[in-house]
Amino acid sequence: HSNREMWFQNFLPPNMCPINAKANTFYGIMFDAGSTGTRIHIYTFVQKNPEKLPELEGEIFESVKPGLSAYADQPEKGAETVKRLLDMAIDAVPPHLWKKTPVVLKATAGLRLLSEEKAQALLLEVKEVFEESPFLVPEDSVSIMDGSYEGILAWITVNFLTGQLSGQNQHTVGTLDLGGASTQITFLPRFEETLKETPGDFLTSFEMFNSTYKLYTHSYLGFGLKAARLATLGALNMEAVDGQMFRSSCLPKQLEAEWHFGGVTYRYGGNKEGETGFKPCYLEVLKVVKGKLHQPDEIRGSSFYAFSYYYDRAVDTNLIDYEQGGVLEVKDFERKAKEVCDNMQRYNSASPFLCMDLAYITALLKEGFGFRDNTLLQLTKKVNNIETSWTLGATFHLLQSLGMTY
Ligand SMILES: Nc1nc2c(ncn2[C@@H]2O[C@H](COP(=O)(O)OP(=O)(O)O)[C@@H](O)[C@H]2O)c(=O)[nH]1
Ligand SMILES: [Ca+2]
Repeated sequence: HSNREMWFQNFLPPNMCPINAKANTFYGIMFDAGSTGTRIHIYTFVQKNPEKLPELEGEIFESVKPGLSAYADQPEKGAETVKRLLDMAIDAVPPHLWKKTPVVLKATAGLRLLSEEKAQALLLEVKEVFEESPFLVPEDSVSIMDGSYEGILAWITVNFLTGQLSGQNQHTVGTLDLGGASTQITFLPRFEETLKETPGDFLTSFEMFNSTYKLYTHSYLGFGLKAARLATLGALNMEAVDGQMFRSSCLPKQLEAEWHFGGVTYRYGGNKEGETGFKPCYLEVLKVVKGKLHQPDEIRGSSFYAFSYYYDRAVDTNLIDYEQGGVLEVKDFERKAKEVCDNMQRYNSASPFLCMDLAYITALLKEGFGFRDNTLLQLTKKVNNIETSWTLGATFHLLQSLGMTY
């Protein structure tokens, strides 16, 4: 046995070992190169009945931080993080299936924000890692994903996992994803009116499981949680930050610190002399979202699935349980934002950005998308033990395009 296997024995729970692989089992490997981290999703499918569609049996998931964009100037080092995750797949997939198992990486907003040159250098290094692996490397196996696909594929994942894409009575749910650098909203419009009043580039037809779905979807680049922090501080898209100090009423008064994002170091701090607290903070974050997003009337009354940073911040403030998730109303985020922002000294063990993040989430939901105070949000990290991520939808799409299934 190689050293690599020894090394992983400390990390892999027993069910990740490929002992139970059956003759009708196959795998798909999808990497999510997000702005804050890189993640590997190894999906297992079983073809139980040759007449039927294969079933999704399970997922192996692992992640590393920071994301590829943090290696903008060291692409080889960035690709090395991908290689370490891919080594996991070597152990998880039985050797005789390596050649038949496709591996794909799709990058999102972090790489979209880098210069073309730096992004391509990173992707090229990753491609080399794939080519050197024993897996099937399809054409376009390493790319930056279009933002509209990010929303559509996450919508496919959630609605597949909740059983809405099979059978007769399809009651699909809309999805909200809040990443580090971008955010997506996706739903299936029910009213003719919505289609009429929506800008054409917000509507995409998508074929999956023998149905065509005309979805409303949009990815707002620069409106992810971390990008929003920079926007609030007035530091987003600055050419040179040169040790400049960025201050905000959303931060603890006495705070002065440094923050690394997308390969840049920012200095930030609280309003030493001036105001702090929810009111001035909300005005600051409002400037970031007000009038910048399309507000479809139809969503005001409907409920949505929300994940990623919506989930994480709800966990951080005990609005939901980390394992269970839960159902919240939009106003729950506002209530927590007030509580945290008006008592920053009490929350000083948490992230110094907790107040800003909660205020931003509130503003994004209410003033950005136009949700009502009582709009229901189903916060979910996993459904049936599978991560609610666009990566599953992307894997279905991949297997479909390779003629492997679906
Ligand atoms: N539950 C879950 N959360 C994820 C997954 N991938 C990313 N996230 C969350 O997504 C957020 C970070 O967004 P990221 O993907 O890095 O940024 P983006 O490039 O702007 O989409 C964090 O809240 C992560 O916890 C996943 O597979 N499962
Ligand atoms: Ca993401």
